[in-house]
Amino acid sequence: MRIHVVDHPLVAHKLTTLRDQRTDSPTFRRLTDELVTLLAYEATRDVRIEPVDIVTPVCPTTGVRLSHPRPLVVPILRAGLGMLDGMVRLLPTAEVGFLGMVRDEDTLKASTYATRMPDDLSGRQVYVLDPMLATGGTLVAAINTLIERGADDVTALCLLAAPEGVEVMERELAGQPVTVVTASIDERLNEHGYIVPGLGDAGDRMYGTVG
Ligand SMILES: O=P(O)(O)OC[C@H]1O[C@H](OP(=O)(O)OP(=O)(O)O)[C@H](O)[C@@H]1O
Ligand SMILES: O=c1cc[nH]c(=O)[nH]1
Ligand SMILES: [Mg+2]
Repeated sequence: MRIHVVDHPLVAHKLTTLRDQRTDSPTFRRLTDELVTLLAYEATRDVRIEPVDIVTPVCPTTGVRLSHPRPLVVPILRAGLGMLDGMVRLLPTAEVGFLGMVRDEDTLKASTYATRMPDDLSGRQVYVLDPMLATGGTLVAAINTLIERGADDVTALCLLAAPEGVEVMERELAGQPVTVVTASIDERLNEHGYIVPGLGDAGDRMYGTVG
């Protein structure tokens, strides 16, 4: 597993506003969308392409296009849904699958309540969207599901990661073709499994609900 922290002043600026408790839900959703496009620029650096012949107004030339099989984008509900539009705007030919997962706030164990994606992911590049990598339980379970289905290249886009979660991912997914792209590795997890300084509960802040 590889981890890539996107170190860019615009990312840091937007992330700071996202963290601020005064930021309302509409602004939180817009900033999430903007941050995804910046993270996606790094996350898609190795997206597979193939040559294509075209003709410009001046002459024939050879360019590239996204190759087949098409990439699969998988947002992890709920909070990951807020990252979907920004991602498919950059990868318009991608297919979209869904994983609904929730973390028990007492045990911090993740469980899956919905799965909707192709059974066979052989040879597919998959982009998983989840803003928060906290204990890592959610992302490890999600990525194992994708690898069991044959995905051979998985990139997770997270807005924030905790060092504890990164360590779990590195241990549980050692030797697997997995990359994590994040805007920040924060300080730590608190006793409730929340990222510190973090931004609170991403799903609640995005959708204005609690629980
Ligand atoms: O790394 P972990 O410790 O597993 O925690 C991270 C998960 O927790 C949050 O989801 P939550 O369970 O709150 O669901 P939600 O998106 O519906 O709010 C977050 O969006 C991640 O999916
Ligand atoms: O800090 C955290 C940890 C898990 N899930 C969140 O939404 N925020
Ligand atoms: Mg939540």
